[in-house]
This record gives sequence, structure tokens and C-alpha cells, in this order.
Amino acid sequence: MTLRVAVIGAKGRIGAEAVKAVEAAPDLELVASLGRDSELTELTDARVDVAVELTHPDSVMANLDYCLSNGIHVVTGTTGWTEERLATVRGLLDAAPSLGLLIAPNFSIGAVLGMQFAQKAAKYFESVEVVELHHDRKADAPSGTATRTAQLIAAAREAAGRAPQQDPTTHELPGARGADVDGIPVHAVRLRGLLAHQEVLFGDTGETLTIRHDSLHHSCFMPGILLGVRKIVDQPGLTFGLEHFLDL
Ligand SMILES: NC(=O)C1=CN([C@@H]2O[C@H](COP(=O)(O)OP(=O)(O)OC[C@H]3O[C@@H](n4cnc5c(N)ncnc54)[C@H](O)[C@@H]3O)[C@@H](O)[C@H]2O)C=CC1
Ligand SMILES: O=C(O)C1=N[C@H](C(=O)O)C[C@H](O)C1
Repeated sequence: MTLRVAVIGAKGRIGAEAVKAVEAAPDLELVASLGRDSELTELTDARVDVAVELTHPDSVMANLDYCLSNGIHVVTGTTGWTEERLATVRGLLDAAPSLGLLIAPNFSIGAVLGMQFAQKAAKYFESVEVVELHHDRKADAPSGTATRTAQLIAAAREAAGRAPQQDPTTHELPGARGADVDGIPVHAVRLRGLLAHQEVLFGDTGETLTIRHDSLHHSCFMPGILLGVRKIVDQPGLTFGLEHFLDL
């Protein structure tokens, strides 16, 4: 069956790449491309099966509300997720139990693997910090990927019975130690010329381990987006993270 797909945020950096990827996929048909000034009714008019939502933290909730209230599955990579927002989308999904929503902090296979490796390493090291580096147009900090990575590490440490890290800093310029995500320091660099990069630094007596991932072009996110589109139609409810659709 050919899936009818829309891209919301079709003129953005990742959205424009997603338009090309959907157009090139033989089993998918691009039936709508929405920008900031588009009407969401274009989605229902075009009888969209799956919307790929790649916009902005300020826009994503209204887009998801419309889609999930109108029978449209959603794959989104937009950032800015909080527990409160997740509770809201769970409510929308409860009211539309046949629909699926994939929220993927990162669609690239390397980034997903990096997160999994970090989760695996977490219990073995006393110290851990996350450094994410992105292009200079990024709206949010820290990145969705870094936030998720830190959450996974914190959960793995807790499950292993590891005590929270002790920070010896007594004299600090505010912000110098980064943001605190569940007890893990997360540092955000913004630099023209970069795309999306992350280092997870682990340390213990006499050794360190660095897990680094680099996204060099938006094409790296496309296989994950296409996989999400194909899988979400058979996966009702909320799926958080592309790893659930990968045979890891
Ligand atoms: N999960 C992943 O693998 C990835 C996620 N992202 C995330 O995707 C989002 C977009 O990133 P970029 O493409 O770099 O940003 P961008 O600013 O280049 O593109 C966003 C586009 O969405 C449009 N837009 C905003 N509100 C809209 C609305 N209500 N309806 C339709 N279009 C709307 C904007 O006009 C813009 O063209 C960000 O949250 C970013 O962090 C980006 C790359 C990979
Ligand atoms: O804004 C970006 O570019 C990216 N956003 C996502 C994030 O915040 O983690 C994914 C990737 O890092 C690119």
C-alpha cells in the first residue's frame, strides 16, 4: 500500500531534505508540503496517512493536536519535549487509540547508537558529562538528543545503584558547569559551520571513554524518518525514540 505523506515544516533545513526523501521513496507519496503560513486543513484535504512534523518547539503541539484529532499518524523530530507536553500528547492518543505518534530526539542511526552505547557504559564510570555542539541557528538548548542521552544515563546509573555525581565546584560563574539534566551536566556549544555533534565523556580512575557522533549533512536523518513513517502506521500509541523501530 502506498502511504500518503505530508511534511510540515517543508521549507526548513531538515524539512526540505525530508520532502526530497519522501518524493524519492517508491512506497510513499508526498501529498502535502506545509510551511509556516499553510493551513492545517491541507492535511485533511489531501487525505494524509502520516505527517512528518519538523518545525519548532513553539509550533509542534498545535500540529500534533490537529493531526491526532483528525486521524493522521505522526512522526516528529521537533525538540522541546517536557513531561507536561508528553502528558498532553498521551491524552490526544488516548482519544485516538488507532493512531501512532513517533517522537524521535534523533533520526540518525549513529546518534541513536551513541545514545545506546552511553546508556550501556553509564554504570561503569563515576564521572560523566555531555557536550553537544550545533549550528548557530538552533532554537533550543540543550539539544533534544543531549537531553535524552543524559536522561538515559541518569536512569542507568540509578538502576545500577550508583550515587549521584559529586560536583566539587565551590566557586562558579553561573552556567560554567552546564545545565543539570537529571544530575548529568550538559554543555551546549553553538557555532556557525557545525551541524549536529555530541560527545559523551565518561571518566573513572586512570581512564576515560569518549563516545562521539557527528552529523555532517541532513541526509543522515532520512533513513530514520522513512523508517518511522513506514512503522508508525502499525504502532498505535506513543513511541519515544527511533531505537524502538531498530533491531538493536
Ligand atoms: N530529530 C532529529 O533527528 C532532528 C530534529 N531536528 C529538529 O527539527 C526542528 C526543525 O529544525 P530545522 O529544520 O533545523 O529548523 P528550521 O528553522 O530550518 O525549519 C523549521 C521550519 O518550520 C517552519 N515552521 C515553523 N512553524 C511552523 C508551523 N506551525 N507550520 C509549518 N511550518 C512551520 C519554519 O518556517 C521553518 O521553515 C528543530 O526542533 C530541530 O531541533 C532537526 C534535525 C534533526
Ligand atoms: O536542530 C538540529 O539541527 C538538531 N536537532 C535535534 C536535537 O536537538 O537533538 C537532532 C540533531 O541534533 C539536529
